[in-house]
Amino acid sequence: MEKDKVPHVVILPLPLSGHVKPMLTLAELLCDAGFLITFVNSDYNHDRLERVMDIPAFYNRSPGFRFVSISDGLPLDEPRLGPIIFQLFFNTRTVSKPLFRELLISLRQSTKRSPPTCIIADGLMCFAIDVAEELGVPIITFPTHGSHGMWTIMHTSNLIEEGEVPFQEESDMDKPITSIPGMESLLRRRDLPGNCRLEVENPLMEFIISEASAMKRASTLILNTFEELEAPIIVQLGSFFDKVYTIGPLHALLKTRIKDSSQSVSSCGSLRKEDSSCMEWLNSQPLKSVIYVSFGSVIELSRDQLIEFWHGLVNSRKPFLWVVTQDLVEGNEELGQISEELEQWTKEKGYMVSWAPQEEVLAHPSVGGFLTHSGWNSTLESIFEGVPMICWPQVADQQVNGRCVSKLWRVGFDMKDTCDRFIIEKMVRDLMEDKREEIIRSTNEIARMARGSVKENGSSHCNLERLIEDLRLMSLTN
Ligand SMILES: O=c1ccn([C@@H]2O[C@H](COP(=O)(O)OP(=O)(O)O[C@H]3O[C@H](CO)[C@@H](O)[C@H](O)[C@H]3O)[C@@H](O)[C@H]2O)c(=O)[nH]1
Ligand SMILES: C[C@H]1CC[C@@H]2C(C(=O)O)=CO[C@@H](O)[C@@H]21
Repeated sequence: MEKDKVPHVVILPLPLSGHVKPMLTLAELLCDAGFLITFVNSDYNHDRLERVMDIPAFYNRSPGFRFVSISDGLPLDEPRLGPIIFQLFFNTRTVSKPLFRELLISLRQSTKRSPPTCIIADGLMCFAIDVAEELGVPIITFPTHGSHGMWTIMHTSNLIEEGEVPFQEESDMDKPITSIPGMESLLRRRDLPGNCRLEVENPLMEFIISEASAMKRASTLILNTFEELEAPIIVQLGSFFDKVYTIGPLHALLKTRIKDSSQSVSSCGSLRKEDSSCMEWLNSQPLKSVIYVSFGSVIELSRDQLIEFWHGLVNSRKPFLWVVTQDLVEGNEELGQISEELEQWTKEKGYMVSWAPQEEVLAHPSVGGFLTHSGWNSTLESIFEGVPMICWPQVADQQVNGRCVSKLWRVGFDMKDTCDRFIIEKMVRDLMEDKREEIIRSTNEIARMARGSVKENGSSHCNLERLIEDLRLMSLTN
């Protein structure tokens, strides 16, 4: 293809690792198809990426790929955790938007690489649609949530109009939610996205509502899911977009294309250094005996919550592998005195790491269950590996994901809104043995469908081929 007709895709994630990782995976898939890629990180995340990967070596392997970074408006030395994340959301519009516009203009004027032929922007970075419309560059929106989570978030204003939101948290949290088309018999109040528990006037509520509305101005939608898992809601989403590409689980689709995942940049997509020593510990554990515990990259626990989880895990008498990030306890509160029982059992039957190679952990035969916060990437990864889950959702789409896992797909149990050592112990025992029978059949069946979707002629495999072809055609006409 002539040099000036090589597709050049600019990819813009919300600057949080749970969004960066799937978008980095898509970037690698498109680069593997011969496209030029400009991946737009925040300065903060680019700094973290440089600490965990050899970018020049990656450029040698993938000469069409370039990282650029722009400010997210926050000091570089402040961890993106807790309330500061909300400020980051608002900064994307005031600080990042003009910088992104300047970047696009400079990319168009560059003599080194052909001009951008398409933008793929996070569903929560819709300012990019304004820039794309102004500069006349086609744009695709890619919300990194699942379809049920996205569809619910897109109905936040409808929930308010219908009087289903707001509600008092001490109200009847099991009251059914009936105003979301296609999900009328699925959700209760407690299953709505965490943002629905905020007062309507909360700036984050306004942000989510306006982003969800702006997304519809993009003509094309990409989703990190597979048709067999969410077909009815994918059809509902399709009513707002000319084209929908379901190409997930992206992490698995990449592995079918780039055999040596250690060479892939998305293996560094969570922007933290992994401690792989846990893999050797897993090798010493019996088949399906270990409960893996991780709460993703943005959730913080209070000290009391961490202690409750710790007692519940120890009292379950199941071996556990627990990701205890250095910033897991809110405010970095000291744990103080830990009981002898917790210490002893953890020494004998537990293993803690600051960050795990999660995709490998979930694929390990000794892992029998996953206690998760129900972030979408973790949910997809667990579904793909056929590992049943205990869901402890906290914010955003996590509540919806936990409800789908337990009620719709029956691949786990939902523990939302509780944090009690006795309930934790019971749910771990239920998942690992007492009630395993009732969920393992559906877990295995959905895992089979997930694997089928990324294989040759699978739905996600074919949709990616279609996306690549459409992007090539787009580059010829722009
Ligand atoms: O020790 C660990 C823990 C996690 N991970 C990886 O980190 C990612 C975490 O992503 P996710 O499970 O989606 O959690 P968050 O980082 O919290 O994700 C944010 O972004 C997601 C996608 O938009 C949303 O669904 C979540 O609600 C939001 O919190 C996954 O790919 C994991 O494989 C590791 O590699 N090692
Ligand atoms: C607390 C915020 C961290 C990220 C979450 C999010 C997402 O999609 O990742 C959206 O809304 C926020 O409430 C969450």
